[in-house]
Parts: sequence; C-alpha cells; structure tokens
Amino acid sequence: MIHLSDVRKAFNQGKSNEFWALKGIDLSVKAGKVTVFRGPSGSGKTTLLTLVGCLARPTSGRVRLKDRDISGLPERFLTDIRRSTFGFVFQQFNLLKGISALENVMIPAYPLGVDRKELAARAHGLMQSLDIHAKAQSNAEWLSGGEAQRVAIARALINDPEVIIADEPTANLDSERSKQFLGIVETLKASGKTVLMTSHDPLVCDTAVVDHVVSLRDGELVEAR
Ligand SMILES: Nc1ncnc2c1ncn2[C@@H]1O[C@H](COP(=O)(O)OP(=O)(O)OP(=O)(O)O)[C@@H](O)[C@H]1O
Repeated sequence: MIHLSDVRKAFNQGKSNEFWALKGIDLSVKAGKVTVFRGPSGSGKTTLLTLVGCLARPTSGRVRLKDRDISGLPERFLTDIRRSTFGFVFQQFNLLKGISALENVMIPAYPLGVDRKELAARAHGLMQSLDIHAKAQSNAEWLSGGEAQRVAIARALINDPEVIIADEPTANLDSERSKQFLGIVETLKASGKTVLMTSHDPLVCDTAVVDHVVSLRDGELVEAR
C-alpha cells in the first residue's frame, strides 16, 4: 500500500548543523496489517512515520501511496491525501483544551463539510465503540491518560481513514491501559484498517496482533520481520 524507495531525510540541510535522520530507507507497508517501527531514541522512527503519513516530504527518494508517487506533491494535495487516508494518534494525544471530548472527536471532519447532526451521531457511535462515551461532554483536560487516548483514537477514526498512525501509543499508559490499547488495535485490524506505530515497548512489539516489526538504528533499517 505504501512503498518507500531510497528515502532520505535531512534537517537543516546545507547548514553547519545539517543532520540526516533517514539514510536510504526501502520499505513496503502492507494494507490491512499492523506494522511497528522500533529502534533507540533518535533512530528516526518518528521521522519515518511523518513521511509515511504525508506530514512531511523526504529530502530525496520516493514515497508511493497506492501506486501514486506522493513525494513531490505540493502541500495542498498532501493535506487532502492526509485527511482522506490517515488518522493520527499523537504521543501527547494533542486534544484541544476547553472543549468537550465529543467536540475534539468531530474536529477533523469540519473541513469536509459533513452535516453536523450526522457528524455528531458518528462521533457518538465511535465513542461508544471505544467505551469512552460516558466522557463525551467532559472537557479534554479532565480526562485520564487512557481516556484521552481513546478520545484521540475516536478522533483519528472520524473520517474513516484506511490507515491509522500512532506515535509511541503506549508511552503514557500503564500495562493495563497498554493492553487495552492493543485490544483496540486488534479490532481496527479486524475491520480492515492498516495500522502503523512507533514503539520501544516490548509489550507492543511482541504482541500477536503485530504483523511486521521494522527496526531502525541511526536512520537506517537494521532488520524487518
Ligand atoms: N525538526 C528537526 N530538526 C533537526 N533535527 C531533527 C528534527 N526532527 C528530528 N530531528 C533529529 O532526527 C533524529 C531522529 O529523530 P526522530 O524523532 O525521528 O527519532 P525517534 O527514533 O522517533 O526518537 P524517540 O524515540 O526519542 O522519539 C534525532 O536525532 C532528532 O534530533
């Protein structure tokens, strides 16, 4: 579904602090599977996730999404692809404070002009399926870590994306909540979604729901299974 060929990413290119975070990555991400990017801190996992999820462009090399080369597309096209294809769950969840959990879930659908009633019904349904509906009217800042994450997952799913991308999804969760998260991943996979995550966590990397583990070190692939 997503193919990377000889992808490189530099930060501060041409400056004295130029840094190559990715140094020639060849990778295929399969549709309907769960893939984890693993590696030490600074190895390039998040950078790779941002390229795969069209949040950034590679410095060189090609990224193909469903046989379309997206590496050189202008930002406005990338924004459209991002919105229609990917749902993101960030490490700090990035919920907006001062508004309800339900409003947070609905936000990514606003640019698509969906009817508000229909949207609210969809958001309620997702929150129910993630067992977070009781907190629909709570302000985002009142939620616990596990609750905030489930709201963030509902928000990632609101536009029914094909691919869910999660950066260190269990970093802020205890073991029980981490297992609960992996249960959600299992449900997503069973419904045909492609899931991509970064993780250091053995609980995540060694779990049966994960189909592929891609290991990185110093911006290079060291092994993939
Ligand atoms: N915007 C940036 N400008 C300069 N350097 C950056 C930038 N973003 C990332 N880097 C550097 O690129 C390298 C890879 O970063 P990345 O966040 O991808 O690592 P990571 O494997 O996800 O690490 P962690 O597990 O600590 O989150 C790091 O050395 C980081 O300092």
